[in-house]
Amino acid sequence: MTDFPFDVVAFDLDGTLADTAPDLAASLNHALGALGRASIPPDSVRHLVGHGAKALLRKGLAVTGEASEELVEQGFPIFLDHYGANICNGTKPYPELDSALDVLRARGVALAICTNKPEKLTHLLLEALGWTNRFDAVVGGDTLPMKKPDPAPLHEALARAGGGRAAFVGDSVIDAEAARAAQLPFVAVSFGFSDRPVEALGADAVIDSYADLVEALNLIGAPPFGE
Ligand SMILES: O=C(O)COP(=O)(O)O
Ligand SMILES: [Mg+2]
Repeated sequence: MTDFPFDVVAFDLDGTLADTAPDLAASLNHALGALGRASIPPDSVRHLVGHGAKALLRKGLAVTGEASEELVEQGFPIFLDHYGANICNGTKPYPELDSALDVLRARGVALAICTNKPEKLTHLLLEALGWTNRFDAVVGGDTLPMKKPDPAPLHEALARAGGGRAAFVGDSVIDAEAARAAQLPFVAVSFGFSDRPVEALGADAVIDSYADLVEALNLIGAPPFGE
């Protein structure tokens, strides 16, 4: 037990810990180009992210024409190869994140990642960002048979990080639904990839900066969640 209201905090990755959109957009457009499709503006790509890498390609194909499963299967290895080789060219952690994680860590809080990004690519990105040892547990979109918004990956990430009183931080309706299904307090970041106002996600708190995360967790950790 710590004097902080949570023992473990789990984070979504894309649009929550890091702005991965520039590199996801470059790789999606590379795969679309290989399939003879037009490019999608990077700013539009951020709204297509969240249901995993294959869903991103499927949505990219749908935006630029027909999206048959045959084309998805054809383009998927092209996307994965390009993204694996270019995973951190333009990707940046969000401001103030490192100090917020340091504060949580100093309070004895375990840190977990629950993302729909494939697990192998997640580890590759964490390594490129110098975060290999930053998190106690990492669960990707293919770690279990099911992805968010199913609550199972979230439960798995929390259990791997030691369990206890938990909260989830994310940027999308998928994260909000996973948190709700897992009956966890949810903090929404306003600077992520959501295509709808984050105020509509039903979060327990919305933060505009990681400088506000610790205070937000302290507030929502008060009873009834803190009891
Ligand atoms: O859709 C993805 O590939 C990952 O998205 P997430 O990190 O926001 O879960
Ligand atoms: Mg996200």
